[in-house]
Amino acid sequence: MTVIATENLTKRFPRVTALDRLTMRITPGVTGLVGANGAGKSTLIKILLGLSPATEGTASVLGMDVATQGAGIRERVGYMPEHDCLPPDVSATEFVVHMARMSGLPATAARERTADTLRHVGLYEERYRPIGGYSTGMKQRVKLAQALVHDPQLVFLDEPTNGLDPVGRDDMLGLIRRVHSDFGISVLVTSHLLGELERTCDHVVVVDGGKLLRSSSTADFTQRTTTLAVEVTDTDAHPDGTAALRSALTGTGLTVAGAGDGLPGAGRVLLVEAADDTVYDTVRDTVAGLGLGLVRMEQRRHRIAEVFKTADAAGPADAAGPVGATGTTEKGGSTDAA
Ligand SMILES: Nc1ncnc2c1ncn2[C@@H]1O[C@H](COP(=O)(O)OP(=O)(O)OP(=O)(O)O)[C@@H](O)[C@H]1O
Repeated sequence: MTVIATENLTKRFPRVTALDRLTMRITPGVTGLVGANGAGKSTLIKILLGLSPATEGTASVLGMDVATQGAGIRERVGYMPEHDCLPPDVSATEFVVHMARMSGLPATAARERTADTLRHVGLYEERYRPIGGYSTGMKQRVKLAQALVHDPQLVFLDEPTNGLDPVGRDDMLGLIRRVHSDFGISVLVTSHLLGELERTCDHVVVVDGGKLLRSSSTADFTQRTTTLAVEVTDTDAHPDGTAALRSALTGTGLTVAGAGDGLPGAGRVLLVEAADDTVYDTVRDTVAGLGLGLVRMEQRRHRIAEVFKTADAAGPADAAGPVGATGTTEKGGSTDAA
């Protein structure tokens, strides 16, 4: 069964192509849509909701055409927008009841569903207080609740972990999983953090500059993407230990790249593709053979920009080629080592 399908979906704004011939198919479950800021995630969601017309191409959601059946789609799909859009002066209960009524629920059902949904997302007594006094985590929960209150078949969650601290983020990711496991609702969740989507999603779709880089099951994604970050010392015999190791490892047939992420010392880090466990031994033996000191050897989480670079090098957007990443980056932030 297909939940979302797009075919050559394109959206051009006067100065930028936000989506560029995107073709993909999403099945039931929790699907992550990952891409750097500006990759086209929010634009895609707006088209899928029938709120913004595509320039070219077609898309369907739950079998309905986005161009002609937008209202039908919005009846059966919940949407949690990225930005803070909550009225500060009303309580979570008042707001979510209002949203439930807007979705067509009768007054009593709207109140009952609101109570159940707010409890499900972890808001209890505070649901009677004005939203303006809520923490970011509580506001995100209200936004999630209003997306779920009309019992949709599918929800679009746009950057639901934005602004949350690590604990809040984990809680939100747990909630998202339960939306599917407890209620059978399919989820399309966007993030610029590949790592968190890997943990939460059955399937991950990667977009960059409006193009599809990769669409595959999470297991498949992570299996192919283990990379070792290796750093060594220099010696008298090898004044540039990094270069010596790189050439020796390449000589053994391994794929090696420089980290090149602009961080201090990053030029000394080599990224070695680790297709299987023997690569650890090869690296260790090669370092020892050259007489270099091993500063570190660790599974590496990449900046998402590196994912895109590797994927670009691998070929066409829908190629099943390697996307060299296991990890995550903060918004505009630094490399996150595993
Ligand atoms: N209404 C618009 N008019 C002109 N350009 C737009 C419009 N909406 C989006 N864009 C541009 O389209 C591109 C994709 O934006 P989009 O918001 O879809 O990205 P995103 O992946 O959701 O990123 P973010 O997480 O930062 O919102 C960006 O270059 C953005 O500036």
